[in-house]
Amino acid sequence: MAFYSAVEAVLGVTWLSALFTLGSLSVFWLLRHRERKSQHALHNAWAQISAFDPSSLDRSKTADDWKTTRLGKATLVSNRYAHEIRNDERLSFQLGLEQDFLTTVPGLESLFGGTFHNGIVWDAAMHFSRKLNTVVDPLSEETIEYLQKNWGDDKEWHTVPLHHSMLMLIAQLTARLFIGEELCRDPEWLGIATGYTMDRTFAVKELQQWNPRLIPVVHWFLPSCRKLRATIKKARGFVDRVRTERKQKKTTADDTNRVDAMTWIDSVARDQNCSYDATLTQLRLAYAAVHTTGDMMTKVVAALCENPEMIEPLRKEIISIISEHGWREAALHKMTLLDSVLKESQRIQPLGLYTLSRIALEPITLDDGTQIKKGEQVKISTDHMWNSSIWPDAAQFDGYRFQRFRDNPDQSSAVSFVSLSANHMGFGYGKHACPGRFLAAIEAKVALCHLLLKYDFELENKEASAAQTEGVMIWRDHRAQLRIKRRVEKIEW
Ligand code: HEM
Repeated sequence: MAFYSAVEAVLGVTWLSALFTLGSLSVFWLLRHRERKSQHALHNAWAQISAFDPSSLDRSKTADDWKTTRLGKATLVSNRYAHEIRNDERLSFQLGLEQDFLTTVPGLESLFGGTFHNGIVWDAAMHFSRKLNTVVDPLSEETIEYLQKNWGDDKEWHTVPLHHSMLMLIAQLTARLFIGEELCRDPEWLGIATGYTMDRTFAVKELQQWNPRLIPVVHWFLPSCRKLRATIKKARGFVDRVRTERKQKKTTADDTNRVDAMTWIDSVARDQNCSYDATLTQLRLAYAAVHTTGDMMTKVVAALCENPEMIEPLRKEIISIISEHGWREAALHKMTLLDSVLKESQRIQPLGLYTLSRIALEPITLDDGTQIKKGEQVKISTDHMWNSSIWPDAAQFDGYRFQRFRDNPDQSSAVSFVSLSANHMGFGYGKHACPGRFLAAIEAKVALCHLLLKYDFELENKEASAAQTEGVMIWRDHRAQLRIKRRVEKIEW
């Protein structure tokens, strides 16, 4: 006993606490080990990169063979359930987000319904969509500035990285609308707005390898999560500075006419007498808007390079409509070929192979008897996009496809880029469909008008620009390089 007491005195711990520590470590290790094993297959499935081949996804002849399958904790169901599932209150959108994006972990709560948010962000986003006529000029100004600085006036062919170029263009346009003129050209702020999304995605992947019961503890220590919290801290410095400067300035007519989300959200918050976290809101908006729209722009520019016969007709449409109707939102709506090209590009290469991730709040039996257990997660396949009984010759890009539908009374209802249908769920479907799609469409159209009229462009190397799937996501290879040269546009902006 004397020996044990001596050891106890030296180590300064009791046997009980030593045993407790050892026990906790073993439980911790066991939970980690078990989760690692079960997540291993899932992680491999998510990380696997393969060539994207839409013809292999055409279920026109095998639709009835679809079996629900599993990916990790999720049950993957056929696109044909989209209509049934989209507005079912028993399937929670919020819990789906929590599971996929860990929205309640400190540092990750900027996304959607995280702990610091309330309804005002949604209200403000809707308000934004109703004010689209005010955003065309600022978007155009930023596109001109970005292209002048980054693409230049060189009339000889030179090269820019396609995806990075589109991402940073959209980051600047979006920042102009979300936070305003003070920061939208600031490389440090743009680095935060784009980097946060990448870092957050990495942190989620890392956390998901741990047992969910350990996440509330391990996130405090994982380097990826600490980095995210440091980024939020840095972002606060920028957002607080802008807010303080604005408060210090006397309110001028210019200030009250500001076109940026921060101003609108402030006014909604004042009207509703509620507070909100301005920094997390900015990061949340950037997360939802920048990589998604940047990815869409990358895909549409690559599609135009692969289908160069579309370029002249698009230029003609833009010039004739702007000459007749001026440079306004209404004119952008009249560009039906441009709209059709965007929708076709998104049809053939949407963001992912699955959408509408939901968790069942109670046991559910679907129309055909398929059972979903309480607590089970479902994701809907987007395979109708590539189904040639719905879209003839579905694996082929056809820029005129949706423009032709406009003349067909049977098909004219869901032809615009922002319209929703079970056969084209690029922006989701049902009551949680993307509220930012109107803004994404305007941004893309303004940017494409400038790109098409001011530059000739082509892919440097088609193989290195191909579409690929990474897990359930669809990307263009980020190594793609674009050859560009300045042309003379035949229009006054
Ligand atoms: C091409 C660009 C975009 C694509 C492809 C896209 C895609 C989507 C999809 C598929 C959903 C539905 C998720 C579901 O039902 O499970 C969604 C939801 C959402 N998107 Fe987008 N999005 C884009 C741009 C934007 C932009 C620019 C904003 C912000 C202004 C935004 C904000 C949101 C929000 C807030 C939701 C959640 C809706 C809810 O809470 O009910 N998105 N998006």
